[in-house]
Amino acid sequence: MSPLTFGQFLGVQLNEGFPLIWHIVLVEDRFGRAFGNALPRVNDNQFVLGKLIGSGGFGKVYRANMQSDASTVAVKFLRKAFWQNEDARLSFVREIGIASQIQHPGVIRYLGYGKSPHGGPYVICEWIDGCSLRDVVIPAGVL
Ligand SMILES: Nc1ncnc2c1ncn2[C@@H]1O[C@H](COP(=O)(O)OP(=O)(O)OP(=O)(O)O)[C@@H](O)[C@H]1O
Repeated sequence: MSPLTFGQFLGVQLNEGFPLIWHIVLVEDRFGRAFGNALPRVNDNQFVLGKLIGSGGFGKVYRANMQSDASTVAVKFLRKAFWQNEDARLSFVREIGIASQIQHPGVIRYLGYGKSPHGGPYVICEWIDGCSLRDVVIPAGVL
């Protein structure tokens, strides 16, 4: 049997139930390379969480520092409200699976993933010291 891809593996981590694992295998078949590249697993004791930076539809984003080299990263946790929601978990997995394969200076690099002691999945990505698009667009008056 071939090794689990990232999407499959995270599906196992997130769900621990057969139907979702099977669903993700099917999703991978359909989208081909969508989950092709594995990200490393990063345990929560490998970084120190800092302050909450922001939140989006699916998750909350914290600033954090890696224990290994003190580099600053962003850690995005799936909202607790979605832990039991299969569609939300799949969207989270899909977003990470696809985005982690894009290598472009304009796209955030995903560095790893894990599962918090409380059971929620998270993804670690490079820290971007920027501002929101709103801060750029509103002063300029145009998009
Ligand atoms: N890599 C990062 N570096 C620095 N800040 C970040 C990073 N990722 C997210 N943030 C901050 O956290 C906020 C929320 O990010 P998030 O990715 O959850 O937003 P979103 O794309 O609107 O969410 P979703 O995809 O869940 O709808 C962002 O608006 C930004 O301020």
